[in-house]
Amino acid sequence: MKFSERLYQELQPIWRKNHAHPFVQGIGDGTLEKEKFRFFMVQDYLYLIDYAKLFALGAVKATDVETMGRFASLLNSTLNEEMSLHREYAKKFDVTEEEFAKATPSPTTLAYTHYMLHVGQNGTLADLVAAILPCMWSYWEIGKELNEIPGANENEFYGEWIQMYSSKEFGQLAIWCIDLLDQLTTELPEKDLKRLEEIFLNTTRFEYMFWDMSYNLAMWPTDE
Ligand SMILES: Cc1ncc(CO)c(N)n1
Repeated sequence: MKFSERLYQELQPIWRKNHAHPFVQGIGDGTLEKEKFRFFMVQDYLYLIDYAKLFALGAVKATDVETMGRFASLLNSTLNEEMSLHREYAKKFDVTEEEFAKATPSPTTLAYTHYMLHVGQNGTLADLVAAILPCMWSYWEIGKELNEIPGANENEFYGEWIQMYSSKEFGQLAIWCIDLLDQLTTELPEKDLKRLEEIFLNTTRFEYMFWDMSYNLAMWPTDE
């Protein structure tokens, strides 16, 4: 069995929780409160700034030019395609440039991005890929599932989000990342696979927490 298949099977219970989360369900049926999506968009923008840095680190850790090139294009598409969706959404939801510039990460955003950056900086290329894969893979799965709901991808507010993450282009990026992890793990002993599994599990858990934080508009409890 490919390593990615093993991860997929093992983590299904958490992935099902992601899909069932009221935030995700609310994007699908269009009932999600705008305030929650707005909060999510701002935090996700901050998240993507650090996430993009992981692709740059991937290029540094890659050992062949083809892989370097792939990471470079992932970096480019995150900064110039995925984040332009956020910038468009910002207009739609009246988030000013100043608000974006002044935004600070919530505890969950900070913990999630810093965990990934820590793994990316200190680990192997396989560690880095294990850390970044749940983000891409789970959004693609969610996008595809929500895209099946009649009318969901035409919703005035959430339709474009669904279109972006269910798109063939986004799917291809996820597939490339899945294949890379499989390639990097074919020869690895179980001890290393266990470590990678733990990393993948942690960022999968953070994905759930990110939905939950957005749903609850959760900033620092000490600021309240
Ligand atoms: C939190 C989070 N996970 C995954 C993605 C997909 O890139 C995203 N934009 N944000």
